[in-house]
Amino acid sequence: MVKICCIGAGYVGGPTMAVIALKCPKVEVVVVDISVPRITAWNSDTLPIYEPGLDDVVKQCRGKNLFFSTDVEKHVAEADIIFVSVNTPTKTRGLGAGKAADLTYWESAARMIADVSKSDKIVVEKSTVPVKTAEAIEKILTHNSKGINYQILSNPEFLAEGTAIQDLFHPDRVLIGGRETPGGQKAIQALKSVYAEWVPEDRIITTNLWSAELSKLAANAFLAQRISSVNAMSALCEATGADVAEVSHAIGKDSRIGPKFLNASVGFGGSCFQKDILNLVYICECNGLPEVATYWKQVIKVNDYQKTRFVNRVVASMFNTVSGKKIAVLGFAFKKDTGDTRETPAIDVCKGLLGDNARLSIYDPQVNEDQMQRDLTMNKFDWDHPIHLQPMSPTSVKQVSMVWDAYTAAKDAHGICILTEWDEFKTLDFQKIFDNMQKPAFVFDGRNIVDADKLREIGFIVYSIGKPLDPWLKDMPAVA
Ligand SMILES: NC(=O)c1ccc[n+]([C@@H]2O[C@H](COP(=O)([O-])OP(=O)(O)OC[C@H]3O[C@@H](n4cnc5c(N)ncnc54)[C@H](O)[C@@H]3O)[C@@H](O)[C@H]2O)c1
Ligand SMILES: O=c1ccn([C@@H]2O[C@H](COP(=O)(O)OP(=O)(O)O[C@H]3O[C@H](CO)[C@@H](O)[C@H](O)[C@H]3O)[C@@H](O)[C@H]2O)c(=O)[nH]1
Repeated sequence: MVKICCIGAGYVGGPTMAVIALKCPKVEVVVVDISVPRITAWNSDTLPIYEPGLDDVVKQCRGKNLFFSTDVEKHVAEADIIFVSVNTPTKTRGLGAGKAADLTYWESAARMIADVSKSDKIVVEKSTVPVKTAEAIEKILTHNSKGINYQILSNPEFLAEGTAIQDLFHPDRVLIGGRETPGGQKAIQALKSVYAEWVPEDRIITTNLWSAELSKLAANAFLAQRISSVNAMSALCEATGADVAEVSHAIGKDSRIGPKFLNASVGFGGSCFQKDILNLVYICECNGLPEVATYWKQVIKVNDYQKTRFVNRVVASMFNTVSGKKIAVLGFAFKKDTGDTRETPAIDVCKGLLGDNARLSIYDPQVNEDQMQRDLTMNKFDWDHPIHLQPMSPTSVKQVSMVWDAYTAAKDAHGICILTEWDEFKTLDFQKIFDNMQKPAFVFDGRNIVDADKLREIGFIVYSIGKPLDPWLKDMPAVA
């Protein structure tokens, strides 16, 4: 029986391994982690992450051919194939701080593999890593290899949160990079045969190591660039009276452009886009390509601009101050169908409003108060370290309260900011909400999910990203 061990039981390690176990009943899969609470949760009825369909997959395999354990060394030693899916945060200090990937966790995993291995291993990079990481890992593993043969493969993950299980069941492609040696090609075939249990052959792409590593960074950069492009257009739409949804529809009909990933928003969030682009920028700089670095940096700058623009709109519309005013924040997760708040635009928007002394009442169906408070007090990039190594919040933000429904959040509020596109926000009783708010009552829709015309009929002043401006907003220009 082939034995797979995955180091890192997070958003990637957990769901990917659960799907491999489900689709390959003859393979034994053990997911290991240094975080005891995480592993305890994976072994309980309340999994550590919320992901539609995940519970069902885990329940079908756990205890049969899928196991979660903190006994990292034992399972690594026994495995034939080791996936490494640990954190690769942005460095916060030292060389490359604020840009380069921090490979501390990757390196410690590699050193541990080298220490405990007694048989040949295929080591798979599942984490997103800088180009040429495989070379560094190879050096660590082979430095004192005791005659053990290691083959390193790059097999980046392309799942998106909220749709992870569907993405894993039906991937657009699986990418496997390896050495162009007979040993490297054999390892590629071994991993390919695992995926081939459910992924059509023509969707499994094999490349050299560096192409696979770079393709992951490139894919995220292209995706994020689309969002920054449409968000940049949204600012121009507001200035000219064009409607960004109509523009997206019109350009998306061009088959060369395509309709996906053209939704204007308050900004992209999530643990990957910003981190991976910063990493790409750093790699470009290190390779003497400052123009290329500047090009990609702009994607992040526009994203930051979009969040600031949103905050300025809120404050400017409400007579240039939100001091002491209650603002309801609907949605805190970085997108719907996940409880993940890593780099969510809600953090910057809330901080911006708090900077103008607002009182915030936040509701998100999947995020608890402790998480929100941590996010609003944590330093940038600290969130991307294993949970037990993150600093505790010394204080909580007093002007923030968390409630468990949208109606309570909006009661007596002056304005509502919609920051995540949860389906339940589309069907709220806005008449009831309006009746219980201060007047004039504002809705700032950062996801373009409400029917602005209907809300205006009720009496709201509505701001929708990239849509023709309400006359009220035209008279209140948002100047920073
Ligand atoms: N989240 C996504 O949607 C996504 C998608 C594709 C790729 N990625 C990449 O995958 C990697 C992991 O991301 P994630 O979202 O799963 O992170 P995560 O924080 O959810 O999980 C990482 C896990 O690794 C564990 N860990 C760290 N060092 C360890 C060690 N030495 N030994 C054992 N366990 C260790 C941590 O405790 C944590 O549970 C990152 O490189 C990320 O960029 C993430
Ligand atoms: O048209 C769009 C599409 C997305 N977003 C936002 O962009 C962010 C990222 O969304 P999405 O890409 O769907 O989720 P992630 O889970 O971050 O997935 C991305 O990052 C992963 C980690 O690397 C990759 O594996 C995935 O392929 C890639 O889509 C979220 O805040 C979305 O709200 C928009 O604002 N407009």
